[in-house]
Order: sequence, then structure tokens, then C-alpha cells
Amino acid sequence: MTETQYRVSFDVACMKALRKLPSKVMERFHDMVLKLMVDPSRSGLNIESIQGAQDPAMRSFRIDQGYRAIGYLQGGDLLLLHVDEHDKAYRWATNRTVQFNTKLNRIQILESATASEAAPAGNAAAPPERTRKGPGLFDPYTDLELTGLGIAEKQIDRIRTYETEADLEADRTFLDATSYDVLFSLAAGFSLQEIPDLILANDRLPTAKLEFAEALRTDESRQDIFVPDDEEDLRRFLNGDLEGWQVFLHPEQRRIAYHRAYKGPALVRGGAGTGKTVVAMHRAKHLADAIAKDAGRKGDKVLFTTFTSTLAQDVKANLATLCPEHLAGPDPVIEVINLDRWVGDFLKRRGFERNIVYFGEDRDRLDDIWTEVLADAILPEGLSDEFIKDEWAQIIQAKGIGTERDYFMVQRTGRGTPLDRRKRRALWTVFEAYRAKMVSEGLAEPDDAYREAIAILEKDRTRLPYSSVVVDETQDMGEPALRLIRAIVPKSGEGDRDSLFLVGDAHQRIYSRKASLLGCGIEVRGSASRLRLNYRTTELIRRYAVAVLEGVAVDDLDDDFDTLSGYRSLRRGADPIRIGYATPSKEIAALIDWLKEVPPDGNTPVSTAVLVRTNRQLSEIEAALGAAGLEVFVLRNNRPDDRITPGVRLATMHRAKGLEFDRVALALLSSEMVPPRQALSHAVDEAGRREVIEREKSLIHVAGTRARSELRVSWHGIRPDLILG
Ligand SMILES: Nc1ncnc2c1ncn2[C@@H]1O[C@H](COP(=O)(O)OP(=O)(O)OP(=O)(O)O)[C@@H](O)[C@H]1O
Repeated sequence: MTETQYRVSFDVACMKALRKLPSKVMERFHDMVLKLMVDPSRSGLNIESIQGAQDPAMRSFRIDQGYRAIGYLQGGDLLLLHVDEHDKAYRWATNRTVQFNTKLNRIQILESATASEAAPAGNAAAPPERTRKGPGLFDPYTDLELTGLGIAEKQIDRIRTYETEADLEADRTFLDATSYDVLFSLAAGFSLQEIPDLILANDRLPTAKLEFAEALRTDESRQDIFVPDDEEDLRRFLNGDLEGWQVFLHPEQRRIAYHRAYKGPALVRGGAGTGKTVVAMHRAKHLADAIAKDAGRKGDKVLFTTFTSTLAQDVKANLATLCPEHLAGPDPVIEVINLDRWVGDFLKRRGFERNIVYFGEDRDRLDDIWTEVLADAILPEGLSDEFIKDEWAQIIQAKGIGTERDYFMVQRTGRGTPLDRRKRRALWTVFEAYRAKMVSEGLAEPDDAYREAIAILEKDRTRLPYSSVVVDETQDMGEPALRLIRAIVPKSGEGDRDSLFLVGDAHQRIYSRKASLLGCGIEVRGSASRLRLNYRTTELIRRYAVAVLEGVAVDDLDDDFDTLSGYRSLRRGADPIRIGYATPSKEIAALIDWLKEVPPDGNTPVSTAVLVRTNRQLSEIEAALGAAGLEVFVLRNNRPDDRITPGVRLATMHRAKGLEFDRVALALLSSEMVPPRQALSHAVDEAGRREVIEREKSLIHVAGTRARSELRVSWHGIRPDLILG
């Protein structure tokens, strides 16, 4: 037989076992694995069959005198399964088998019940014995029903010992990720009929028997098996530089991110924490890999854009670890930047001289211009100043209305108060005056900047290098922003392939108004998918945050409605604390006690956040916590979280969007503040009021879903209805 290199892959349990080894042994293991992967002669390596093993493909690999690795060898593929001291490793290997589960479309490593009595199934070291006293969690289901869902027969006895979801959770490492998902979802109340659609990719099950090499690489197998692309990938993995999200994607995440090519724009929806950003980053890598591999595409780039600057910074740092080769150097293949900043830079290069106003002093100047213009205007009866400013922002600017004629024609969907032609004419005079003053003072609103950029691009986009744009937080991109994104990679027949990859969640819309993708020239058609597994929060926090949204009709970022059906987490956790106090000072005192209580078990204050509604409250809380001797780190626009500087994180709920912490307190809620009484009183009609309330619910939903393990919601005075959940 000619000697070849092995294609080495790792089961996740092998990595866990590796971490327990002395560092010297680990180093030798690394050398051995690299040799297996790159050295066809395998000189000096000692590979043995395992006498008496149930599975003849099991092999042992000598690491040093005392330690052995266990692998499964089929053709040129070597799947590393376990490492341990010599005798223990051999014992482990004798009664393990590697099988392809056709229902789950994945490789499973199972322990045989015959080799050790009452042996538990699973892919890790032997779990502790379990006995049962009360009714079982899965008693309602027959063995046949469970195996019908793909649960391996060898696992059934063990599964029958679980009495609660906590028992199942405690045994998680002894089940593969897909089986665990099936069981957790069943326990969480999904029906036998729902599970196949939810988890098992029935439509993608292979029709013919798979070779081992293919079985190893199904999206489901790769949920627990790492298959390095090359030596560099392997090195980074062995050094522990890769995190779970970089390696072990959910099958749905992998299928979406590594789809070979989308015919046109693709859209990924999914509730908070389902890994939309993770998928977007993997897609950017996939697109950049394709560019790097094709000599004819030299100079092509992927633009990764977000709504907020903080998320862009986060994504950039994460991409630099996922695919450093595409981020490095002065001219990287992937460019990461929030859209406002991209537009600002672009316009500056093209000679646009007006100052784009986001906030701060210039914003105040715009307010002054409004005051001047409105003071001079003759206005139709019953239309308040606030209504007129809203009309400007939500209709004229959002829809890019440039002429009186267009304003007469435009559909004002969502604006409660109707406006006849006479009123529109009067308002148009005001809008023209406002715009003229703004231009004469050298100022521009972001929507003007988008429009200006679109106009430039429509004339000439030859100098733009982007072949694809990846967009995160799509729900907060208003109409002008979406039109601009489309203009960056315009539709042109075959050229529309892989043009846009958008991810978002309309439940989390807290900035702009709804915009329809189709209405902005972005035709998603068949390329829309949904992620449903929340990797961040516990199930009970997730349920609370979803309940807050009760009554809010949510769009699908296009012209239809979205649902959160199938949205679930895989850790149950504890119910969020919801607690009210008579006064703000009592509330703050109790919050301080809660913050001081943090157990010294790794839940460091770096991963604890207090989120409040307004900047003013932020200052109040900062002062109060400081006075109580607590170290704090305030997240502000120009101060992103470095995750290192000690201190309880303080932020407004808006600022926390896209971030996550182990423990989160939503504090200083009150019936005046949630929703802000001022915003409600400014709303001119029922539609406006409804919008304020819905936006507020989304904000609480976003803030609540930042918590990984613990959520505390507190208020003072009368409990605000919106946070009931
Ligand atoms: N396959 C995975 N394996 C491990 N962790 C994952 C996986 N996918 C996502 N995560 C983790 O789950 C968390 C949420 O992921 P991400 O931020 O991408 O979700 P999202 O859908 O963009 O969330 P949101 O909409 O709430 O901002 C992150 O900590 C991420 O690392």
C-alpha cells in the first residue's frame, strides 16, 4: 500500500479529554497529529489495532510511554476520539463503536451496553451511574417513538433514568449535540410531529449509503466533529485559539453559511442569540475564500457592514480570529465598517462637502432650524410640530421624496393621521424651507448622505471593488440604507450571484422604521432561511423576553409577517427575577446588594451588566454604584467593551444591542419611563402611540436577551405593564 497523509478530524470529546492532559503530553500529542496530517511516511509513529475491540477500525496512537490517543481509521480518514493513560484509553476503546445514524444524518460514537453492565451511551468518558426514583421525563414516549426520532437504541436505557430537564442537562456531554437537541426540544413541549421539521433534516437525508469520508462531513456530524481545512487550521485548533462558534456550527448555520452560491440576495432571519452574526461572519469567510482561490478575481472585496459601530468593531475582532488571512494587511479582502461610517468616508472621497449630522452639537443646530422654519410657517390646523418632524423623518427622508409631486403620490402606510392634498402642499413648503436652510448651512442628515451616495453610484460604480456585501442588523437599516446597499452591488443578471447576504431580526428593531427589502430592489425570493436555536440565553430568559413582545406584529423584513416558531434554547436555567420597590433609592440599594452578591465562581463583574433606559439614568447609576464602592465600566459610543478592564458594565439598553453578558440587570424601570411618557404624549395619533409602545417592547426584548444565565428586572413605583412578560 502506498503511504498517504491522513485527513485528520477530531470529535469534540477528544478535545475535552485533551485539555486534562499534562502540558508536556499535550505538546507531544500536537506533534503526533501534525505528523499524521502532513508526513506520509509517519516515521516514528506507533499505530496499533486494538485487540478485542468491538469496532475493528479502532486504533491506538502512542503519544509517549504513558499516554495513548484513540482514533477511528477508515480509508484516508482518521477521526480522533479520545486520549488518556494507556490502560484507560484501551479500556475506553474496546467497547466503543462508531456508527452513522441515518435518521440524524450524522456520525455517533456509542458505548456498547454488553461490555459493561448498564453502560451509558455517549461519546465522552463514562458518565456517573444514574438511578431513578420517580416518574421519568420521557415516560410519555415509547422506545419506538424515541428511536423513530433518531435516538440510538443503545442510549435509551440511560435516557429513561432522567426525571427532570436538569438531569438531561447534566448528562449533556454524554450525548451528541443532535440527540440532545431532539430530547431537550421534546422535554420543552415540542411534539413528536414537530421535531422532525425542527431538527432532523429529513429532506436532506442521503438516499444512498455514505462513504465514511462523506458521513464525517455532513452538516450534522460537523456539529461535534472538527475537520481542519489545512495545517494552519489544525495548528490554531490545537493551540486552543478557536472558539466553539468558529468550529462547531449548528447544521443549519453551516448549511446557510457555506452554501456554495446563492443566485441573488440571501436573507437569514432568527431570534436573538441564534447566531446570525456568527453565520454572517462564516459567510464572509466563505466569500473571501472563493475570491482568494480565483486568480481572476484579484482585487475583489467583501464589504461586511452593520448598523451600529460597536457591532462592527466586535465583528472585525472576531473575523480576525476566524480568518486572519482575509483581514490582514493594508488592503484586506474583507472590509468591516458600519454603514454610516462607510457613507461618510465614501462621500468625502467623492468631494461631498456637507457635514453629516448624527448627534451632538450639529443635531442641536438642526433642531434650531426646525424652530425657525416652523415659526415662519402657516400650518394646517391640528398638526403639531412633532407630527411635522415625524412626517419629515418617516416619509420624506425615509422614502426619499424629492418633489412635491412625489409627496402627493406617496403611500403613508403606518401614519395614522390622513393628509389631503391641501395639507400636503402646506407641509411641502415647510419641508422645502427646512431642506434649503440645512443645505445652506452645510449640513446633511444621514438619509441625505445615503441618497447622495446612491446618486453617485448610479452614475459610476466602476471604482468600487465589492463583489458582495454582508449585512448584519438588517432590521435597523431603513429604506435609504437598503437602497444604498443594493446600489453598492447592483443587480445585473448573472452578476447578482452572491451579491447580498443579509441577516436580521425584526423583533429587535429599535431604530429605524420597517422597510421592505423588495421595495428597495432586494429580491430575496427562495433564498430566505431561519435560525431557531438560541445559543446565548437560557430557555426561561428566552421565554420571558419573547413574552414581553406579546401583541406586537412582527414583519419578516420583507412584505410578510414573521413568527418565532421553533425558537428555543438548550439550557433551562432559572426564571428571571422580577421585583419592584417603593422608591428609586430602595431599588438602587437592592441592586447594589445583588451586584455585591456575585459568587466568586468565574462570574466576574466583567460579565455583569446593568442596563438602563436613558443616559441620565446611566449617570445616576454610575454615581450610586461608585459611591457604594463598586468598580464600574460605562459603555459609551467611543468606549466599546474591552472585556478585560474590571468593573460592572453599565450601558443604556440601546447601547447593549448585539452584546452579551452572563448576568444582566434591567434597572430603574418605571411607568413614566417605559414607555417614556414624553414620547407617548408626542405621538399624534393612535398609530403613533402604538408604535411607541411596540418599539419599547422591542427594546426590553433586546435588553433581556443580552443575558446568558441570569436576568434581573427591577422597577420602582407602579409596575410598568410592558415588562410583565
Ligand atoms: N454554533 C455555535 N456554537 C457555539 N456558540 C455559538 C454558535 N452560534 C452562536 N454561538 C454563540 O451564541 C451567541 C449569540 O450569537 P450571535 O451574536 O451570532 O447571535 P445573533 O443571532 O446575532 O444575536 P442577536 O440578534 O441577539 O444580536 C454568541 O456568544 C455566539 O458566539
